Amino acid sequence: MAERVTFDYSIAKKFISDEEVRMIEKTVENARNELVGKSGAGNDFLGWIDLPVNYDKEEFARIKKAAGKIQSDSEVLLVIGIGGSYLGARAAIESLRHSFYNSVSKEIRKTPEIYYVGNNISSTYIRHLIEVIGDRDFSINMISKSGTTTEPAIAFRVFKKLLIEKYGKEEAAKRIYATTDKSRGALKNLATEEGYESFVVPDDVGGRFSVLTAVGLLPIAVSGADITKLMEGAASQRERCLNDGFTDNDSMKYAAIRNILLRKGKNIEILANYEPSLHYVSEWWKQLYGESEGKDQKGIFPASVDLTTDLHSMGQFIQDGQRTMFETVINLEKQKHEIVLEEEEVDLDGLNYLAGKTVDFMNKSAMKGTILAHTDGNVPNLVVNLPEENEYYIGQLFYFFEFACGLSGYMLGVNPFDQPGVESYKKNMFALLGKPGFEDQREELLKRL
Ligand SMILES: O=P(O)(O)OC[C@H]1O[C@](O)(CO)[C@@H](O)[C@@H]1O
Repeated sequence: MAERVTFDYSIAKKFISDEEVRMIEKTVENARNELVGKSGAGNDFLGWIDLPVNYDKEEFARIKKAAGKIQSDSEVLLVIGIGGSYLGARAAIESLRHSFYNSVSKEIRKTPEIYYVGNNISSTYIRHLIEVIGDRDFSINMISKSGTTTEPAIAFRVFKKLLIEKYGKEEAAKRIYATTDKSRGALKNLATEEGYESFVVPDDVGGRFSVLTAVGLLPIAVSGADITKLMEGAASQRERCLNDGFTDNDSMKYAAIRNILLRKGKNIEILANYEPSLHYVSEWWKQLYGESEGKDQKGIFPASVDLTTDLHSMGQFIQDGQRTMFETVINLEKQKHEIVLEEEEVDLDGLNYLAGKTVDFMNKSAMKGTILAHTDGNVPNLVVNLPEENEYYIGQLFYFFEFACGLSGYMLGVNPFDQPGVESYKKNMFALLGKPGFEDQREELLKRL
């Protein structure tokens, strides 16, 4: 087991020649020069590159202090945000903490329950969450870089009212933590007006690259995970991404291989995990790659599966359907807990042949068997090895994917740091909601409905 996150495409070698890899090396090297030299498109959004070593230490200490306060005065934390304003935190918390974090006893969890809201517009979801909170003490971390995103703003209105009804305006304000732009936007104005403790999303860090800012760090710290180790892991990966040559540089190799495969018509990438705790790492990854690469009619469509679960639903298609995909498997090398299957006197279920074996041995056998089966079905399989689910390696994993994403976007010839396409639905929604300024579009849209 390597003591770091690594990338391995050896099993996909029948789809990729050494010559192809050699020929693309220069393109990846150029992309890295553009990224690190800050000379490419979107270069005013590259603050994430240095974040693991160059972050606001005073704010970092404040995040830890705020997390401590929330832990001591709240049974529930609501994380209000959408896209990059919640996915990174959720990915880290679900990977690092208990599989049943919210339902396990307080003695085991030791920290507040954490619920995510403002990532949809469902009134039923909101009502049910109000019921879950009941009359318990709670706090809110409202996260929005722009400060104007509709989904979280709606949820914030509802839960802010609840908080004020419960504690009164003054005490409620002490239970609201705003993570937003340092000077602009509705949320910043509200925070200043009402005196909420505020944390900053730096100007040069886009939402999907913001997990290592207060956006991710405050909820992660509240969950009891060690954010210092998270940053250390990311910093160690940054070192390698920035300095290692192609042969030793896993992010560069991942960016290279996925672009080779794209050029061969593999325009769907499926991120596969074999651990339920990694489900939200995939959700985070999908936003990262989808918003970064899917533009100008280009890009690899990022999809994900949870295995072995989805082998019983999507497995048929991956094995045998249209051949337009490749798969990237996250291989978790070491379990937090192990279970050994015991022998039964009468082997009615026929499983005694597995007696004495660990459940993880079975999971890994399923994984290895699936990798080979999918390879035989002409789905190239790439592997990202994650040594363990701890803060250090999750920090490495985040940075590994972020850096490869920047490289990959430049190799594709797009600006990986904007998301102009997201505006279209917003304009239509505003028009249909009757937002002032959208009257003309409203008329047009209503005719079409
Ligand atoms: O933090 P904000 O500004 O609320 O944005 C949330 C998400 O919405 C998007 O801007 C897309 O609408 C994402 O890029 C971002 O992560």
